[in-house]
Amino acid sequence: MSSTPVSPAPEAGTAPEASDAPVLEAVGMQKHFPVRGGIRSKGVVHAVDDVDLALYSGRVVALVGESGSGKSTIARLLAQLMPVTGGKILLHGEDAKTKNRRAFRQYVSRVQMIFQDPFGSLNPVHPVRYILTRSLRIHRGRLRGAALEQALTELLERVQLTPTERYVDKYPHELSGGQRQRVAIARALAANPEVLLADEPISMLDVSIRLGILNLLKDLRDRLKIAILYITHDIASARYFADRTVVMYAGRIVEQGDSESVTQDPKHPYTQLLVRSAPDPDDLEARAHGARGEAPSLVRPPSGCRFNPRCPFATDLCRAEVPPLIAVGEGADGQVREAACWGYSDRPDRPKVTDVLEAFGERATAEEAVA
Ligand SMILES: Nc1ncnc2c1ncn2[C@@H]1O[C@H](COP(=O)(O)OP(=O)(O)OP(=O)(O)O)[C@@H](O)[C@H]1O
Repeated sequence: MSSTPVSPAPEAGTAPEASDAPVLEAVGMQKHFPVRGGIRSKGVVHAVDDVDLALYSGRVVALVGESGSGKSTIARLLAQLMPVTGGKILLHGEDAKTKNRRAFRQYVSRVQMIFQDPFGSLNPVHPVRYILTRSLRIHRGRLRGAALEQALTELLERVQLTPTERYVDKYPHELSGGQRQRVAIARALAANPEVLLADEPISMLDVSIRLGILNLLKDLRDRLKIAILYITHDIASARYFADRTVVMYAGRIVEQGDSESVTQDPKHPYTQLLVRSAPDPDDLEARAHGARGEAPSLVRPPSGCRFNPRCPFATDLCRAEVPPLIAVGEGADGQVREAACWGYSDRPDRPKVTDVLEAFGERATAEEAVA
């Protein structure tokens, strides 16, 4: 799928005031999917391991990483579309594990998801009016008559589908991709959510309208103080839109910090590869595969750091022990930045991490010389 950046403009997401406590939090979250072959289990896919993540009111966190790194699984776990294998999800500090149907409904109202494909996520046989009033009735049960009509108009205005009468009786196929995504966002807003989990909300849209959708989400962050998780392959859009950026590799967090620092001065060798290869993510794949084989199997992930088979700096330590998130200095927001790389530890046997592309370049030159 294409991940062309929405804009090369280096405008970082402005950080609005945020309350101190997270709205939604994952603590040590883990998801292992069983792999079945015939009757016997053939092990598990380690899709997500030891993930801690906090979403704050009026803040955007971007989750970036290549395909299969576990981003969508994290969103689906946070939406409670499936159970965690380990760890906890906390909503306002309380275990969100659903006790009954009513509690689950309340959770769903507060934590809404927006999907990649706005056409697939909207029922094609119903017009916009039906799609939105249905959501309003589900989440704000008592609305009827004029009040319902008013709420419908407000939703369309909120997502800038105006004049509203132009859109309200249209069917999804009569709308453009961007307009359909706006309807999908309006449907999520009908629940008055505190959290939006946006799983690649712009990647299927035409490049020319991506920025409009990100600006709409920014507006919701700022005006409604919604906490947003923004999942993307495209690190340039994370810089534009997100206050914080969390980088995933093979089911684990490898780096996190304010978006400006992570994207402009990446510390983890994988993030360096991701950033330096932007804006063409295919180039990343080509470099990474050309340099060092495939992304790892998540059924038998590499021991130690999961990036070690592709890392030009990997040592025995990297192959033996999982690196914890290590402080790598202060970010542009004054908060501590972290990278899960032994190169930043004070271990005497640590790898010497420098510039990843230079390292790959040196290897290529050496290989050419041998050939
Ligand atoms: N229901 C499932 N059963 C088995 N394995 C699964 C299931 N869902 C996801 N996986 C596996 O978990 C891993 C993480 O997948 P996930 O979709 O979360 O990655 P992603 O980073 O969102 O990728 P993409 O950007 O392509 O959507 C992958 O190896 C995937 O094949």
